[in-house]
Amino acid sequence: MTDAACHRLYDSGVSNRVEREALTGGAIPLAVYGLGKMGLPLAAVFADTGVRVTGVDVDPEVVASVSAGDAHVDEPGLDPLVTDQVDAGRLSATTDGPAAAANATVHVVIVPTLVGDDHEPDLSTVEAVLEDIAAGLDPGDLVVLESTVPPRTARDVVTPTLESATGLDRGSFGVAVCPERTSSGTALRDIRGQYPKVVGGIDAASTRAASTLYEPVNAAGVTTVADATTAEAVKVFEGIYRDVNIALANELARTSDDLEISVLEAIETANQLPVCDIHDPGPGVGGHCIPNYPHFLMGQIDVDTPLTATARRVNDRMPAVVVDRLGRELDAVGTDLENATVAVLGLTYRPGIPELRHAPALDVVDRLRARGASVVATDPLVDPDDLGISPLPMAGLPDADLDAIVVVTPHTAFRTIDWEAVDPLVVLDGRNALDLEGTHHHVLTLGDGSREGTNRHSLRARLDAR
Ligand SMILES: NC(=O)C1=CN([C@@H]2O[C@H](COP(=O)(O)OP(=O)(O)OC[C@H]3O[C@@H](n4cnc5c(N)ncnc54)[C@H](O)[C@@H]3O)[C@@H](O)[C@H]2O)C=CC1
Ligand SMILES: CC(=O)N[C@@H]1[C@@H](OP(=O)(O)OP(=O)(O)OC[C@H]2O[C@@H](n3ccc(=O)[nH]c3=O)[C@H](O)[C@@H]2O)O[C@H](C(=O)O)[C@@H](O)[C@@H]1O
Repeated sequence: MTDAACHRLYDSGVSNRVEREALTGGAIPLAVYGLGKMGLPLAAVFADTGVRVTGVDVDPEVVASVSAGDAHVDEPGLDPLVTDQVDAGRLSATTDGPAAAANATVHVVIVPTLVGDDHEPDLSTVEAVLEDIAAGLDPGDLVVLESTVPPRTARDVVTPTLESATGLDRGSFGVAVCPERTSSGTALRDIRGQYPKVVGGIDAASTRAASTLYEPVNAAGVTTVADATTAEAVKVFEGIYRDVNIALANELARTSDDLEISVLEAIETANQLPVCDIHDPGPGVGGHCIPNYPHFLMGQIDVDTPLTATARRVNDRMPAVVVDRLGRELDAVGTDLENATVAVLGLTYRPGIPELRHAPALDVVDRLRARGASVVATDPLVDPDDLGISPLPMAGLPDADLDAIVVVTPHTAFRTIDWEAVDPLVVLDGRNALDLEGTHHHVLTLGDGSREGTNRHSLRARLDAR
């Protein structure tokens, strides 16, 4: 192949420099399957480096909005980037996966990978995309998996599926795993190089091709690992580390009453050592990532994983821990949870992100109701009414007839609440996020060492003052 004819990355036969120039000059067409929270930022960033990108999504509204130059995902900096790239003709969108596959020589898969009710990984969206890709896969094409998947998916699912659907042999096309290491709210920054891009292929040529693909995108560089399974494991391990670490923090927080110390203070002080990085206790672990990723390992291999499994159970128990604690504290001030009206502050799984998947607040609401409490809720990003929960606007807090408030997700908007204007209440600040020092409320947080019936104040101010 001559340099001028470089239209692919896998086994192109030309130098890395020529491949890169062809890629960023728009000569190597790329399809991104899945234009969601991570897929759209990724597609836009690729286009911004000069790559010609077709985004594929099954949702016609998503495709219509991207085609009009609008970002349907609320991510800092994304909307103008999408507008610019669509205007420049580098980014387009379609619902026609097979047609996009036929035109592309690099295929990037970034659709959701979920876990079913039986805790089994559900790869059906990835498999649906593979069907589209197979319809247009040619020798020399490269398939990149950005979706988080159980280790061995590229080797044992993606490659054989493409082989049998196309009749092509392994080695005539490339498959690499390049996991998305980004976070909602900082997606563009993360994709462009907050951390190195991890790349592992099913063969050396796939690893090389995927490295070339990401070098122009990621300023922090590319970390190549031994193979695709290692790359898959890196991402799953990162998630398990977080889940296990949070479970440790939650377990330690539950010891606080018995030890009669503030575990939060102890954790913060222990973390002064560089070898110690205990995470924050809280009312539970939500989102579609961290609660799911452990299941990508547990039960998927012939080795038992008791620590990972226990961490999942510890974290899943936290909404019950919160409701039990609230029940005891209300008891101590002479109120039955059964007859109480409780306001839940923050429903989304983390602050600033309008996502409810596995949100611990929903479990807290269910458990409060199961104990007979009336529940109202406030969230600046979602309407509680849509979830069958009575809404309480933040401005209505002072006039509401409440017995308790549980802060599950500390949106920044809650910092503006005038707590002195709210009648004295039991406030369970599940994230130790509010500074209620000196207010007339009966304030407690997980891990604060409160004894039942005593009035403890948030440690936040003291810890922040350090
Ligand atoms: N959201 C996050 O914070 C992070 C997500 N990830 C991983 O990135 C992957 C994608 O996640 P998100 O972007 O958050 O998902 P998302 O749910 O925001 O978006 C997925 C998009 O894929 C589309 N889609 C579904 N089936 C399709 C198909 N067959 N063909 C084409 N499009 C299809 C949906 O319509 C949707 O627009 C997942 O594997 C996730 O684990 C990784 C790091 C962070
Ligand atoms: C540190 C970080 O930002 N991890 C990311 C994680 O994103 P995610 O949006 O799920 O947020 P997260 O901060 O891990 O929080 C998950 C859940 O855990 C809870 N949580 C988090 C940290 C902590 O110390 N204690 C705690 O209880 C949060 O409240 C939330 O309910 O999962 C993403 C993913 O893997 O998909 C990953 O790319 C991101 O890097």
